[in-house]
Parts: sequence; C-alpha cells; structure tokens
Amino acid sequence: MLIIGIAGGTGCGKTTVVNQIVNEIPEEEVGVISQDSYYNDLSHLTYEERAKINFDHPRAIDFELLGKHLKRLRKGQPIDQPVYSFPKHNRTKDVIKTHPRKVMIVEGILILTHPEIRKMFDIKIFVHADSDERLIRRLKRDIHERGRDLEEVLSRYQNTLKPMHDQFIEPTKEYADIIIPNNKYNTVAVNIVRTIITDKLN
Ligand SMILES: Nc1ncnc2c1ncn2[C@@H]1O[C@H](COP(=O)(O)OP(=O)(O)O)[C@@H](O)[C@H]1O
Ligand SMILES: Nc1ccn([C@@H]2O[C@H](COP(=O)(O)O)[C@@H](O)[C@H]2O)c(=O)n1
Repeated sequence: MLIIGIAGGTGCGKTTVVNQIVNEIPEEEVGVISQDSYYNDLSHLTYEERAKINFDHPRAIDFELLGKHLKRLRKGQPIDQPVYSFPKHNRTKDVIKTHPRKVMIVEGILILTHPEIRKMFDIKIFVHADSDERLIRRLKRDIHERGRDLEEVLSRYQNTLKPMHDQFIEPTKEYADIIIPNNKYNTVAVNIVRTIITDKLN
C-alpha cells in the first residue's frame, strides 16, 4: 500500500486537489481519509462550548485513532472512519466503512505536525496558496457549505486560525516531498501526482 499525506492551510485546495486526483482513478484502487473525521469527539460539551474550541491546534485531533486506523489499513483490514459535522462542531454517530486500497490518501491541515503519523506517509505533499486567497475561499466556502457567517469566519481567522497556521502548519512545509502551488488551479501538478499513483497501480 502507498500512503500519501496531503497537507496545507485551510482553503489552500487540499480537498479539491484530492478530488481532481481520484476522479480519474477507479474507485476500488484509491481511498481517501480526511483529518476532519478525526477531530476529537466533543459530545460531552454543549454546542456553545464546542464553538469556542481551537480547531487549528494539533491537540484538537485524535491522532491516536488516526494512527490506529492507518495501521489497520496497512494490515489489509477495514476501518470505521468517523463522519464529522461542521455545523455541529462534532462527530456524528455515523461512520464510513473504509476498505484498504492500493493507494490511500490522507488529507488535512495538521497531518504533518505529528511525527508518528508523518512517518507513515510514503509521499508527503504540501499544497500552497497565499493567505489572502485562502481567507477569501474559506469565507465563501464556510458561509455556503459549513453554516457559518462573516463574523464567525473572521473572528476564528484572527483569534486562532492565523496564529495556529503560522505556528504549526506552515512550518510543516519543510517535510514535504512535493509542494503544489495552488493560487490558481494547477492541472500540471495534479497530473504529476496522478501519474505517480497510476505507476504504483500498474
Ligand atoms: N485553485 C483554486 N482556485 C480557486 N478556488 C479554489 C481552488 N482550489 C479550491 N478552490 C475553492 O476554494 C474552496 C476551498 O477549497 P478546499 O479544497 O475545500 O480547500 P481545503 O480542503 O484545503 O480547505 C472551495 O470552495 C474550492 O472550490
Ligand atoms: N468544528 C470545526 C472544525 C474545524 N473547523 C475549521 O476547519 C479547518 C480545517 O478544515 P479544511 O477543510 O479547511 O482544511 C480548520 O481551519 C478549522 O478552523 C471549523 O471551522 N469548525
């Protein structure tokens, strides 16, 4: 199994890049795991308490469960990937049965911050977009798709997102084998990564 880690700040386009890569590969060959599925279970907190959590700090992620799941997949065993609800700021009760594939892609802002998880990736990719571009994308996406408003996105950006990005996420660029510039759609880079994957599959 080839495990590819794709990191980068919020709004840089990780999910979009992953979709562009996997859309042209047969479903049974490649699987995707999102770090968002591994936000800590916060069911013991009220909605108001959950809304105040710093979701951009490595502490917000259940890396232990993510590590266990990656080990199971490597052994050829399926996992129950949790499903996350952004509007609720919590995991739902649903899971997605995820079967091992020849290629597994793990994507998320913080996946390269954790040394043990980092070691599990055969290829590490960092998607880069400038912070103003990322903020614009995040605003539009979170208002349209994640049940947020302008005030919520901007205050989270100033209070936690930007400082955490500078402290934890941007420095992980140094671990990347490949950096994808993504201020504009980058089909050349996407094709290169897809070629690496199809080589592995053949
Ligand atoms: N290269 C790009 N140019 C313009 N918009 C983009 C680009 N890549 C992604 N987007 C848009 O930006 C938003 C955030 O992208 P997404 O892939 O969800 O980022 P991430 O997973 O890194 O947070 C989405 O609405 C997406 O359609
Ligand atoms: N309840 C939550 C949990 C996380 N976030 C934000 O999501 C961002 C990471 O996801 P991307 O798809 O953008 O990579 C991260 O920056 C968190 O601030 C949230 O808003 N609410």
